[in-house]
Amino acid sequence: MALLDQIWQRLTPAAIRPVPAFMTDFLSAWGFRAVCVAFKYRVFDSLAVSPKTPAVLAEETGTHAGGMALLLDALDCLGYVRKRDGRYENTPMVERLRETISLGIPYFEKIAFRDWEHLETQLKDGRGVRPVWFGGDWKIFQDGMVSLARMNIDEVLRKVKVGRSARRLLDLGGGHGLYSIAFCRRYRRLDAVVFDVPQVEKIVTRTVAEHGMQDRVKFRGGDFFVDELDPSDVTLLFNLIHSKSEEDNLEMIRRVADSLAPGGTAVLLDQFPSPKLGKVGYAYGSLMALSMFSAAGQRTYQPDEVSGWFTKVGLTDVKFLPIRSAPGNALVVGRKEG
Ligand SMILES: C[S@@+](CC[C@H](N)C(=O)[O-])C[C@H]1O[C@@H](n2cnc3c(N)ncnc32)[C@H](O)[C@@H]1O
Repeated sequence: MALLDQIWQRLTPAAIRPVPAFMTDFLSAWGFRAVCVAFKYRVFDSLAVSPKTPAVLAEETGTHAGGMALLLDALDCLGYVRKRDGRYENTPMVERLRETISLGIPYFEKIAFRDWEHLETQLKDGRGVRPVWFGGDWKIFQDGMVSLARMNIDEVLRKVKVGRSARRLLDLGGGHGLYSIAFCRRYRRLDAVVFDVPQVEKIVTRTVAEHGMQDRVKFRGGDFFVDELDPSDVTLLFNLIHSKSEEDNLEMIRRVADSLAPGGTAVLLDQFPSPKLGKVGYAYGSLMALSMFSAAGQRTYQPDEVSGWFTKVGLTDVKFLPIRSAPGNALVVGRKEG
């Protein structure tokens, strides 16, 4: 939102008319593409080492000096770099973003541009064209998930309180395993099982080893609609429901409720197309719905729909907790009577 913020701040009230509003949307697409290209050429990584002229950066990145100068000017307007005495440096915003975002850039670019190349046809057909993430795009997907997790993980840990008696965490469709690792670090008595499709095992095992958590975070491969779920005190369902139908989601949450110990907690994280999440959050939840329609023929769900599923399977104390650090995201938490 750096681009939008900047543009709206600079607009005078008289300029808030349909054409500037439309142009802001157009510019946000252009601006985002420019930012992605800068990440790909490692412009921000290079500027983090020292401020540089366009010519030096062009030589370092193997790009055209004139083109690089124009890219840097565009990034200056967008608030990502600033120019001082002919050299460019990162703004503090970029310094804070770099670690969170860099890994996920191919993912964000793919879902914004490549996946929507066929949106017209998909809208006509009424379904997504193909499962897009397997094969060559598998790593892009997993890296994107890591990037998204980094955006919200601190706030998720602050908002989800795990009881002192909890020992077992089940991370359903846990992918990279970072949430399991973070929860186990925070709660010393907790052990975790990351349950996901067998293709993910290598990534999880490597990530867990990098964090030195092999003793406490294990992987189990399978299909959570078919295989018996490990009994648990806390179950995470993070970023799962937006790629599944209402019926499948209800079935998944019912299976989770059945496998929870009495007094256990189910914690769901997803994107919601709801005004409760503010303007940017509402926009993200709604555009994410269209993205999931395009990718999987599915959508995002309203807070009440998800809370309703929790209640229907017998979970109580159901709460909707917005995640402010990652707009559009929120938790739904429910407890099994114990
Ligand atoms: C969008 S990713 C979310 C990863 C992680 N939970 C997160 O929030 O970053 C969804 C994950 O669920 C897994 N998944 C989807 N359906 C599954 C199923 N039926 N059984 C096991 N895993 C499944 C996918 O393989 C993928 O790793």
